[in-house]
Amino acid sequence: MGSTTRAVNFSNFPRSVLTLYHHLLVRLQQHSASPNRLKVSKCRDENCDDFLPWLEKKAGAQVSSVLSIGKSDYGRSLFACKTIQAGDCLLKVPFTAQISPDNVLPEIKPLLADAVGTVAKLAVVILVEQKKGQSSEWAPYISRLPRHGELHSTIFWCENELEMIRQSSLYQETINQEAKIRKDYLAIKPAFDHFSEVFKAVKFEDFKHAYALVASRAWESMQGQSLIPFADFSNHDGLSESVVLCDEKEQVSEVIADRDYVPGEEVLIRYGKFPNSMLLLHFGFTAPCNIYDQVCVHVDIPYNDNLREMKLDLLQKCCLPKVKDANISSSGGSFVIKEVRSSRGKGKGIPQSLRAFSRVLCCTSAQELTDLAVEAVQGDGRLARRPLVKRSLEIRAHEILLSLIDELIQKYNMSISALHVLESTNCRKFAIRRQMALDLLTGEVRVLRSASAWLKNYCESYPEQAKPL
Ligand SMILES: C[S@@+](CC[C@H](N)C(=O)[O-])C[C@H]1O[C@@H](n2cnc3c(N)ncnc32)[C@H](O)[C@@H]1O
Repeated sequence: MGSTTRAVNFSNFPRSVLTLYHHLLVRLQQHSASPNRLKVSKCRDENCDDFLPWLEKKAGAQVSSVLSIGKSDYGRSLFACKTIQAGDCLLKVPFTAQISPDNVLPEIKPLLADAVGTVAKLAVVILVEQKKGQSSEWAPYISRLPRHGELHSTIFWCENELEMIRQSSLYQETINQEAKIRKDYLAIKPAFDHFSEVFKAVKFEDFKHAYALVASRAWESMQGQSLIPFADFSNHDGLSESVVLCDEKEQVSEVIADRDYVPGEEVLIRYGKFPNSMLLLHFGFTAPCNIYDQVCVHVDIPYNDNLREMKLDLLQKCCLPKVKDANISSSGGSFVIKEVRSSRGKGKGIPQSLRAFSRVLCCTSAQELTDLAVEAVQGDGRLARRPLVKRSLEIRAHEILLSLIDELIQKYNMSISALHVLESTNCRKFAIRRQMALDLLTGEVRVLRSASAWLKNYCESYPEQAKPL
């Protein structure tokens, strides 16, 4: 999760504006939320009554005077136990009461290869503390973490479940993530074997679970990533302006309220501006109507194109340094499309690099490609950023994109229909995952439809005589 160094000061915001803004967003969200998403909450979890006193003792400081731990349909959650106003500090956890990669046992540290990342190191800490059981100094925290079978990240989905999201790039990302975790496990295994008395039979599945716990509840910190007890009981709302802030000077992580709360209300924060694919992979949930949804599309240059090598060569040379939202490979390019808010606007959401790619793709002669290369050199070095001089070619370039996207929409629609008719079983886990797959695919197809509408409008309304640039 992203953590921001302290920059936002909500106490400077006029409260009425923040509150009004939030109420409007909440209304919009509630309007679009399905009835089965309505929250069932219990704002005090008796099993956690000892948690905050324990943490405050460990921290040697007050962590929160306005929040309590309770249960919502998102699992454990934080609730207002007093009236809170926008700008108030919700919680403050000193770095000393957080778990960072520095907490890896000194005898294990030298055995961890340099390539082992911070998430994997934190997973090792969790495994060690779990093995210690009640004698762990972190026992009250470790014992409250979700158990095996309670996480829904797609890395835990079986083949049949993964099949539901085959249409999305998340399918491949899940396979890649699983491979990454396995690589980390193999890199750490010598340490597990060396300390076999501590890590009695840590299997890959145990490591994967610990890894997923960290991925779903660690924030970026000075030491790479840290687990922040108590703060990590807060659930996500993509529209919230409250984020975990990192105050280096005071050596604390803190969260400031972005709006007013009455006692009993669930307090939600924003983990980041994440699309459902990322929420599902790293956190194991989806947000219906997620405004950050995006789709990764891959465009190939056909093998039977005589100019294929020249086009790829040109794209690779002129797209460097790497542009955000695009990746040119030896077979074509991958691009991230976001929702295009207006079909008549500037097309924000469709990366310029994708439009440039399709302009190169539709060139029909070596001369046209050379002209584009010369234009790039004379400009800022980037290729095909301006409309092609030949109107028919410019429209063709966008029609190619339009047909690619329309084809994708059809495939998404088929996958969504298949999900709707999937036999409902009594298995709760499967029902949850099917709903997540639906949220993912419907969000991605919404993005594609918005791009399609924009491209259609662009092609239809492209002027006969393009204005000279
Ligand atoms: C940082 S933890 C938050 C505390 C967590 N609910 C618990 O029981 O410990 C993140 C996890 O909470 C759940 N969660 C957070 N926000 C959610 C949301 N908006 N919808 C559904 N689940 C959510 C997911 O299981 C996620 O992996």
